[in-house]
Amino acid sequence: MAKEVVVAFEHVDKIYTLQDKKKRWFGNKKKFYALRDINFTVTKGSIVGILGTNGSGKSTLSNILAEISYPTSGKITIVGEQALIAIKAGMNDQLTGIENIKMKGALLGLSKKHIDTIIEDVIAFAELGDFIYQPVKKYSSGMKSRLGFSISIALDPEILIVDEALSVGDKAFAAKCMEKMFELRDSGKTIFFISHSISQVRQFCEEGIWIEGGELRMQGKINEVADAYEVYVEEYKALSKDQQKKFKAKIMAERTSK
Ligand SMILES: Nc1ncnc2c1ncn2[C@@H]1O[C@H](COP(=O)(O)OP(=O)(O)OP(=O)(O)O)[C@@H](O)[C@H]1O
Repeated sequence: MAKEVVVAFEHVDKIYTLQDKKKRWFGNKKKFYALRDINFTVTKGSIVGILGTNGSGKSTLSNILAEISYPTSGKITIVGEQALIAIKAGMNDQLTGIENIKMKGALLGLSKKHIDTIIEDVIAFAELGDFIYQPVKKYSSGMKSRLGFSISIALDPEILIVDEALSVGDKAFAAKCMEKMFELRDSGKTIFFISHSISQVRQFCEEGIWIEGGELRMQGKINEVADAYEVYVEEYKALSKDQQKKFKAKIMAERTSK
């Protein structure tokens, strides 16, 4: 039997309108394609690594996957609850850790009993001690990431989107998160994994999606996609500083239109 498609992107564009500084008084605006004509499908239980250089559109893609942001045009289909685990994922700084958990639970329409269980799970996993009762604005970035990761996994979503969340904080906690991710992977969740560490992506993922200059370059087996991506990165690094600048400017120009 064919596997169930749980995520589908069809001709997805995400366009930002940029004010042209020089011509601002004439009201001239430019369109910037953060993503352009993205098409892919992902089946249930897939572990997908998203690769791409800085500014290529990975976070834009993960925010659309999480339905925090919406496409300018095109269609997305997402089957099942999803959770975004990202460094900056929607935490209210004024509220304490516990209050943030309650708020997330309430937004999802969970019962008080269910929220209480989640609070216990988060306290056990996050290891924040008394900080869980302090406003999040007093947390370090590593502590925010601990809280965010712990809430997201306690909510037990069908689809997990992990955007650089394991790049902050201490190594021991990152290792614990990784272990948890392997456990979730083996329990059949669909996972999108974004990391600047190609070796981590290779180790964790089965499939790969490579986004470059806002466009989908390649989708396929992780090692094939990562190999092609590494060749691209090496070729870029081999350019002179001046050539790199021109190369980047060309990509930016291709993503911009009036
Ligand atoms: N709100 C916005 N308005 C205008 N441009 C934006 C906005 N958000 C993102 N962009 C632009 O869209 C492009 C893609 O950004 P995105 O954050 O998705 O890249 P990324 O691949 O996640 O980068 P990085 O690896 O550096 O985190 C970038 O050029 C960025 O400047």
